[in-house]
Amino acid sequence: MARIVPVLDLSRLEQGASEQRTFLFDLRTAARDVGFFYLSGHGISAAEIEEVLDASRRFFALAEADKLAIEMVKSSQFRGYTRAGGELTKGKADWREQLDIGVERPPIPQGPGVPAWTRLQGPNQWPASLPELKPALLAWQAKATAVAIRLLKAFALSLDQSEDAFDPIYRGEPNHRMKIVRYPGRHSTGDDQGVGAHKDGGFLTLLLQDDNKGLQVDYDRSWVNVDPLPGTLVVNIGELLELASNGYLRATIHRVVTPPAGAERISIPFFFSARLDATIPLLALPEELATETRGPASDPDNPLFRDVGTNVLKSRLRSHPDVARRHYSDLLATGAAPV
Ligand SMILES: O=C(O)CCC(=O)C(=O)O
Ligand SMILES: [Fe+2]
Repeated sequence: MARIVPVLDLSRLEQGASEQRTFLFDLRTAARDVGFFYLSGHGISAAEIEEVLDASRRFFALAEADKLAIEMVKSSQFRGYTRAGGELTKGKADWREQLDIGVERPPIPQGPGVPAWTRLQGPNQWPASLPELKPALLAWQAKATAVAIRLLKAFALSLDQSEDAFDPIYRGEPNHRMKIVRYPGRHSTGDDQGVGAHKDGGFLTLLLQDDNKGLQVDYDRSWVNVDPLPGTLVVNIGELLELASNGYLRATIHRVVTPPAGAERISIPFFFSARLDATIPLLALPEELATETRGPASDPDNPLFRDVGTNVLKSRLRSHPDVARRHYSDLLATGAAPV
């Protein structure tokens, strides 16, 4: 039986016109059918992969006090450490500890008429006792950004758009976010929800997983395992790309099941998104694709906005109520928060 989640080799893009054409077809098919695929041929070496996984393991091995010194609740930009059980998906605790890192930029001065999402821009929090973590994660950000941009150009071509159709939404100030995540084994959690069922909010997610299982995607209403394949990244479509393609491409629901007792799992999701000041365009698809669009799957509990900053702020406030209470109580009190 063919794999449900296929493996695509990005280097086929550079192997001549005919290979490129079949690659784009395979890419579009995978992103439309299951919304998840493994990516090989991305140019990131096994040594670079090991290096960022190692740095992440060293972070989680730090004393709890060192990690709590950079707790996310101290950051109005939702950056920093969250202990296991501290993040919610659909109101229920996720059993994973994680460090959230965004783009390193200065905060935007606040004042009347400045939109609330501008508060999301600002610095990261880095652990004082592990100085090598910052260069390791910033290097990973740069590599993942380059792969994500190559993929986005390929997606544009595969939808019969010009290769730079998506440039305006990331050019100059690409916006992305990453996490390093550790899922503890079952004996130390209260539940088997590593992370609850959800869709990703950005354009594309590039996920690096270590060699422990746990990731599952919803395919035809059953859970399909996306077990680790060494050397690959797992790519999935986010809600913004689903929105731009009017539902032609699928932002698939996925979750992580807690590893068995005694095991732990490390993963590094990289969420490539759009500039916070961007508005998501609706692509004009050629007739044969347009007739196959499904419209973005709308969740009445979670309306999607074409304004990127508003979308991002909404999902951050939902996921991290402690940060919302500490730093955004003015918005929550006036009902101005888009939650
Ligand atoms: O850890 C993983 O494998 C996936 C994590 C995930 O889906 C997320 O953080 O959005
Ligand atoms: Fe996800």
